Formats: sequence, C-alpha cells, structure tokens
Amino acid sequence: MENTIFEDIPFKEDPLYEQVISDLLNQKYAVVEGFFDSNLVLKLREILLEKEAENELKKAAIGNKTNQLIDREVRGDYIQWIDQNQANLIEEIFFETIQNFIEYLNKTCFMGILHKEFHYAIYPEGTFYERHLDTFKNDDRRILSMVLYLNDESWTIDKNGGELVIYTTENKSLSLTPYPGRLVIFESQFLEHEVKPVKEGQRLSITGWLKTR
Ligand SMILES: O=C(O)CCC(=O)C(=O)O
Ligand SMILES: [Fe+2]
Repeated sequence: MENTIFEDIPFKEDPLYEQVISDLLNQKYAVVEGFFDSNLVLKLREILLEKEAENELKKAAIGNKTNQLIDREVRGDYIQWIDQNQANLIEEIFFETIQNFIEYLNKTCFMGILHKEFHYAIYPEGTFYERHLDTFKNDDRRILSMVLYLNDESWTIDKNGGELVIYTTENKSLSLTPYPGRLVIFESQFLEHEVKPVKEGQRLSITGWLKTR
C-alpha cells in the first residue's frame, strides 16, 4: 500500500504546547511552569553562576549587533549569548526542547520560525529594564520572546523585586514573579514589558527570541 505524505509524518498532540498556543492566540502571552525539566533548570542556573564567577558576562546594550548603545538608564543587566555551535550538553538539551517547540508551532500554526537566539542574563541589585518592545530598531524578525527564570525558590517580589510587568492593554498590566523554571512567552511585536528594579540579590534568567528569516 502506498503511503500518503500525511501518513509519513507522525504527529502527536502535546497538551502543554496546545495550552501555550491557545494562550498566545487569546492573550498574546503565555506563562508556563514545567516547560523544562526542573533538573535542567538547576543545571542551567549552575552554569550561569559559573560564568558569573569567571566574569564572562558583559553589560547588555540596547539595539542589536549593528546598532549598539550601552545605556544604564534603560537596562542594567549583564548578558552572554549562547553559541549553539559551542553549547555544552545541558545547553544542547535546552536547545532541543526549544527546537521541538518550534517544529510544533510551525506544523500546527504555520508560524514560519527559522531561527532562534538566546542569552543568559543577570540583573544585579538595583538594576532594571525600562518599559520596551522587543522588536526595536532593525530587528522586526523577532516573533516570540521567551524568558526562563533561574532564580531560587525563595524569590519574592516583596523581598527581591525584579518582577516582569507585561502591559496587556493600554491601561492593564500583569506582574510576574521570576520564579525558578517559569517560562514566559509573548508576542515580541505587540507586548510592551518591563523588568522592575531588583531590590535584593541578583536576578538570573535566559532570554531568547524565535525569529523569521
Ligand atoms: O527578564 C525578563 O523578565 C525580561 C527581559 C527582557 O525584556 C529583555 O531582555 O528584552
Ligand atoms: Fe524585552
């Protein structure tokens, strides 16, 4: 018997991905716990802390590689881009999980995502990122923004600050605790957001974008 093209492609509906997609369609953002294995989150946290100890992170700039400006008044975080070709085993698993998600999105929603880019980020005490849109300047290729938090369990907005505020409409906003393992996904072109000042400790995360072209 001859196979049709559809029979050749195994497709299994994923309840977690389906929930993310329906949240994105309904509200342009999704907040997900358990997207990544909790051990993977712990390992990523350790890697980031090692990088910090080795002084590997650099003051983040505004704009992109061809349009850089360092401005402490706008954003105060330190970052390091993750080179997919030099990823360690843990980072490889991270990227595989992202890739699975991309393929699911492309298959079920025809999103046409072709690239991904991610960086580690540390916000030291007192730092913040002013309200902004992620598709500034010459980077309109960003479709989805993703932020994975690597803080420890004891992080609270009251004690530590550093909440992510998403401006959902002109006069409504949503405050999210950067809770360990929490993944926030939102439409880069539509949702303005802001990182409130860190009051105590340092705020750890991986931030990235799924892109066209
Ligand atoms: O860390 C966050 O919660 C958001 C970071 C952010 O907005 C960015 O890097 O563009
Ligand atoms: Fe942002």
